[in-house]
Amino acid sequence: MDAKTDGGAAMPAGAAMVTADGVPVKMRGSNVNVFYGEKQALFDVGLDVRDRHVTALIGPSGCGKSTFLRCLNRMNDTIDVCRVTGTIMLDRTDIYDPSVDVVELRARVGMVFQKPNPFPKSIYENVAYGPRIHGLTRNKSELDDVVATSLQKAGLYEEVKDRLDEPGTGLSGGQQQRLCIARAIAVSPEVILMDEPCSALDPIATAKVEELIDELRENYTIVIVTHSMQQAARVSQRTAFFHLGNLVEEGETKEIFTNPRDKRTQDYITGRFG
Ligand SMILES: Nc1ncnc2c1ncn2[C@@H]1O[C@H](COP(=O)(O)OP(=O)(O)OP(=O)(O)O)[C@@H](O)[C@H]1O
Repeated sequence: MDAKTDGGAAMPAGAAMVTADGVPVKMRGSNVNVFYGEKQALFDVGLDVRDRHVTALIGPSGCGKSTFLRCLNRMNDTIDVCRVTGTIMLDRTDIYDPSVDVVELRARVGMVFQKPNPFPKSIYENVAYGPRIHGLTRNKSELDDVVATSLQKAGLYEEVKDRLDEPGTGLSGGQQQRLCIARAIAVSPEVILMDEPCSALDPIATAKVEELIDELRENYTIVIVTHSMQQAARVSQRTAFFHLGNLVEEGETKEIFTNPRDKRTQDYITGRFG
């Protein structure tokens, strides 16, 4: 790691994680290296993800933002050539420990992708699917409640309440993305990872999703990859700047955009590259 960040050494099992200034940490990556075959994509990354904050990962194309995001719920496991070393903690759990159930992990650390990807099923079924397979509800009326609450939290309920049986794929792009957020919320995650969630959306739909992210922060820890520095500035409290597989610096979003410590960050935010 070539940055001074709060990402410190791996914690002994059982200790609650906090930053140097005492802020609760939900996830901590320490000495994270990622390889795709022979090619190394991340170098010794250490990053603290603060509890109930929005952390934005920014940097030029190919710098490793999505790779790091995918480490946080082991989505990289699905890529055959990908190998991860180092430690990633979620509260008191090392998520790469062989005893960890990856399905359960991904319920705790949900994900929303770049392109809205509802299942080819009804709006209701899109949201009900997760709670059903995880056995989170005991009967139909509880499931109905979870579906309605999740759609409400995703700011979509009023728009779809009269057509829950219609296909999710029939919604507009922005509505589909909020449906995917509702689907993620339905299994009561603690962390939501978002990989450029607005890149396929128009400005109005983007504004709605950004507002939603701000509301969700009250109850969830959010990590968002974005190409838009304006978006990072609007939605996040913390920003991490990546360059060529290194985490260059991480800090308060305002500080990163107005007073970066590293010349590479300065060059990026002033549009000199990327
Ligand atoms: N599945 C893969 N197989 C091989 N190499 C990969 C794979 N995914 C990513 N890489 C490589 O790892 C590096 C980091 O890619 P990553 O997608 O994490 O960057 P990024 O910062 O998210 O880029 P972008 O902003 O363009 O999405 C790049 O060099 C990329 O080519």
